[in-house]
Amino acid sequence: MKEAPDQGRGVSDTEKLRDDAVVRASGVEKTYDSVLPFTRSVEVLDGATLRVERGQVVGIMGENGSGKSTLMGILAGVLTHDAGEVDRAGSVGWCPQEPRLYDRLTVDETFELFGTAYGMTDNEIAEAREWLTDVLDFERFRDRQVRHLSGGNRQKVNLSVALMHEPDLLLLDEPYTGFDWETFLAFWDLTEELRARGVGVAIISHIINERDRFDVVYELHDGHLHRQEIGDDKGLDSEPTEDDVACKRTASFVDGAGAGGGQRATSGQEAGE
Ligand SMILES: Nc1ncnc2c1ncn2[C@@H]1O[C@H](COP(=O)(O)OP(=O)(O)OP(=O)(O)O)[C@@H](O)[C@H]1O
Repeated sequence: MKEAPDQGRGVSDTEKLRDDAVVRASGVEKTYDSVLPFTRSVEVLDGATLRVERGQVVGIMGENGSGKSTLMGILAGVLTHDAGEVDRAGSVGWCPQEPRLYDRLTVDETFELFGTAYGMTDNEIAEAREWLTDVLDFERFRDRQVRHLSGGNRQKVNLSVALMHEPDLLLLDEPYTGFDWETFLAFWDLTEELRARGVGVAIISHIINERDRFDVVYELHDGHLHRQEIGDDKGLDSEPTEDDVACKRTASFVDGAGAGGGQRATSGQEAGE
């Protein structure tokens, strides 16, 4: 596996928050207002509080429709919120649930487009492309248009463009949907590499078996986030604190929610694969 290129993206003093947090959200509220008469507005977040630190891998779990993608959009800065505060330190990478790519560009052209937008040099773009196509194993599709890739390979490109600039904070919305088993394992190796480099990573996941891979899991329920330190048995029962609300519920519903998804999923095979 190739090493991540060092782009000399040290953290300047001005980028540092008072502590090691790369994102901190406090009391975030979000309601989707109804645009049609006689339809209800949807209250999604009702005082959500969370923090992600450098070198920390944080899981965000919750039932379908509980508001995980909404929360992540707010953390990424692509969605507005109604109340509360969100502070970020440094650069952000966001991998949305649905790939937002240009269908007619090739994989190489996609790296060029996003790399240029991030302000990377040609060399930095080439290094990032070599690193990620090697680690996620899609080098042979570099000259293929995105629209001709399988869902799993499109997701590899989606993930790659979110992190090719080695952001300080990486936000991943169900990043391994459609990955085959080898790629799923490669994804976690990559995450460990990013953790070692001090990137703060937040991942929306439905896979209960992956819980132990996280440092902290936030469970979203009724608009609130419930925090659990992994490996800390007291986490489930402890009293709410100012900074976080401990998880009062058991993880049982997560057991059923989408369990197995991505565990051994197979991606669509393409001619030439
Ligand atoms: N643009 C929108 N306008 C109105 N309602 C929305 C909008 N986006 C999401 N919602 C609603 O907000 C709620 C939370 O949606 P969201 O996609 O954040 O949940 P989620 O936890 O990510 O779901 P899933 O696990 O299914 O991906 C849902 O009831 C959804 O229908």
